[in-house]
Amino acid sequence: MNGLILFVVNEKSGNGRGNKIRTKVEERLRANGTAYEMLATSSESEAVVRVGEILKRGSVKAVAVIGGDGTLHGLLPVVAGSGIPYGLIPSGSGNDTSRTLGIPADPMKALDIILAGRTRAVDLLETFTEGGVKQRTLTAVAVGLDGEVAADVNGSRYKSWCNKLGVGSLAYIIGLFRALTKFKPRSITVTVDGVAREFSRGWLSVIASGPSYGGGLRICPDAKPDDGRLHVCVVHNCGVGRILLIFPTLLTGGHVKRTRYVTILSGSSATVRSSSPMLAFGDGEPSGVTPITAVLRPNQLDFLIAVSG
Ligand SMILES: Nc1ncnc2c1ncn2[C@@H]1O[C@H](COP(=O)(O)OP(=O)(O)OP(=O)(O)O)[C@@H](O)[C@H]1O
Repeated sequence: MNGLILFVVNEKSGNGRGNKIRTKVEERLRANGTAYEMLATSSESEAVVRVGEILKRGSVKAVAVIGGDGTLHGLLPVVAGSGIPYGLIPSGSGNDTSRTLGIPADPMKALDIILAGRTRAVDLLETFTEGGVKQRTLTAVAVGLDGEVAADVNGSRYKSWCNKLGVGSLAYIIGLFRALTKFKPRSITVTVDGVAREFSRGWLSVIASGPSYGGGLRICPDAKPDDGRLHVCVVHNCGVGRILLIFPTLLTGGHVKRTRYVTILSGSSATVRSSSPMLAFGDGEPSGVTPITAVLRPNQLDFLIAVSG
């Protein structure tokens, strides 16, 4: 296919890792004689405007992000549904998209995947909050305790330190402990495909397209990013001690067996309501507060993946 590959670099992602990776990527692209354009952006809004302008020229055959889940998320309004393949060289802290789609952490291997040009159509979640605010999410929308965790982690100093030490996922564990000191469980109603379920002490409700969120937690272990369904994990009816016991089991997906406290649902749309507003974060970025509705939109994105991915 003719055309150039547009690389969008979030220089902030992974605490500056994005910028270092960019240099290596450019060296390889020049050596290969690949047609490309490199766009470094300092904010999501800047990226949306500039990528939108470049795509209008019609010469772009793929958009590749050097960043994390938040950077991918930010460009969904311009890339999703455009038919232009979307690629990733992971340089974030959580990197749940790369984990789900089997994109290697090694930037040069991830670049090989982009250059090979093979795609897999993946689903997206479209969320709506009060006032009709619409957003697209690739991995998961976290509501409740884990929304508080995302809010605490984003922009925190400990996230920078964890990234510097190469343990970006640790930031989410620190965030959990901090959020547990503040968050109070509350009554929530989760409606999937029109069937409502009430939970008296609701801690969190994650609406996921793929299995992984929060830096590698296997929240909905049976979810596949292209299965045409959304998956919901609700943690409820327990105290802080039980939450701490359940948390490590999220790493393997073993929490789904604790059916007294963990309910897994799936369908094509889900609404979370709560007795008082709870924060929602999609792909680790703010998505508003409850009530929030997510609708699964199948095959919205052609993602550049490994041949066996
Ligand atoms: N194109 C962009 N350029 C610059 N900053 C961006 C862009 N898109 C999003 N951002 C901001 O940069 C922040 C960090 O980006 P991102 O989430 O990709 O990296 P991370 O937080 O290190 O990784 P992860 O989301 O995988 O944990 C986002 O939370 C967002 O505020």
